[in-house]
Amino acid sequence: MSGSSRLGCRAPREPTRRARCEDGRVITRDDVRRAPKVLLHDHLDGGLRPATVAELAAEVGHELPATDPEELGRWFAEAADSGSLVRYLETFDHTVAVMQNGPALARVARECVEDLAADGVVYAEIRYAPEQHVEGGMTLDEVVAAVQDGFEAGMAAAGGRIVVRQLLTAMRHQARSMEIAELAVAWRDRGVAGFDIAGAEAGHPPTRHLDAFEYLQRENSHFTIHAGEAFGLPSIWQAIQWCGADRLGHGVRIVDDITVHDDGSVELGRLAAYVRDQRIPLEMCPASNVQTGAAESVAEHPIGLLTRLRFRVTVNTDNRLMSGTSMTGEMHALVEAFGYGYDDLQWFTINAMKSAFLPFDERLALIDEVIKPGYAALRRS
Ligand SMILES: O=c1[nH]cnc2c1ncn2[C@H]1C[C@H](O)[C@@H](CO)O1
Ligand SMILES: [Zn+2]
Repeated sequence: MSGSSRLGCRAPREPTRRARCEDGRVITRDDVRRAPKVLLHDHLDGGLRPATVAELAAEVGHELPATDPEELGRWFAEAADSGSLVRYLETFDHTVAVMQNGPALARVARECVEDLAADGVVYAEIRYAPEQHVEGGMTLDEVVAAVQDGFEAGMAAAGGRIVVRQLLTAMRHQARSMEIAELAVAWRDRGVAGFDIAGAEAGHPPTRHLDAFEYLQRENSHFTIHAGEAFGLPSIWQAIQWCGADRLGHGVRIVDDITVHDDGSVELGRLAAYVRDQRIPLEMCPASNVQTGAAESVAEHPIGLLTRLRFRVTVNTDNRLMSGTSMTGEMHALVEAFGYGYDDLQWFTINAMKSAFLPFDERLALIDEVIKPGYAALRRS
């Protein structure tokens, strides 16, 4: 099409504004840390503290590429920075290897909550694949129970400053999705808020797991699907129109269905229009996308365009260890790249809270009693 560009996975650079709050003060990283934040897409096995990986590895005799925590943290970030999702995923061999017994899982889960609370996260849904944690002899039920124990200990220690729920993931190249979906339903009133599929996307379409998604729909249950990260529109289309996903994990490649004309006007294809019209939440993870090659840089990440077009954009970490990131880091990077202010950060946060797999009244209470007053206090400070 002459005079216009179909976007592919790179969106045109959005005009940059200076990162200032409404009164003209520059928003600092510490301001972002103090802002209430909501996290919908974060992997338990992608967020361990490097020191914990080293200690747990020593306990079970697992060999690591480095034992010094700082060096190990650098190793994860560098190894994950490969430009390929498949190679990015190889780094999880080391974290999954040290999460094969109840105390280790509970410790990792508790530390996850502590780290998120310290970062100003007020609500989080944390996902992991129970089927990857049974090599030490635990049952799937015992795995979920150990993680729940850790989450509850972390929430108690944080004195009510954070609410955390589990999402149970099935690996898309394996064949246990129905079992994991049943596990999610069995635990729905005990800390599990929903279901997901993850793993290498190309060659593993979500429709392989249709029976699990149809079961969850019959059970009035919630699920998200990793789609539109390493593979494009067909994956997103299947996730929504065949599988009935409530949200899209990443969904960044929806820009393949958006055309920006030279005069600045924008045209949405039918799928992109559907996603926006239906307010389907996009769990965007900029740092992770830059590492796996789904975006060139944060400044060129399609989140800028999708935000301007008012898709239901949410900001997430994906894997804090592999990406050396945090919710504060992600949001501050967006502030710097796009000049976002408190209004934008609050918008991302309320988008995420509206999209959470938590009952409506609990979502509303967090928006009205925590998020809005938290941003109001920051604006006054
Ligand atoms: O961004 C991702 N895309 C697909 N799969 C992922 C991503 N991040 C982590 N995973 C995989 C590796 C983990 O072992 C698994 C469960 O958390 O999910
Ligand atoms: Zn993910």
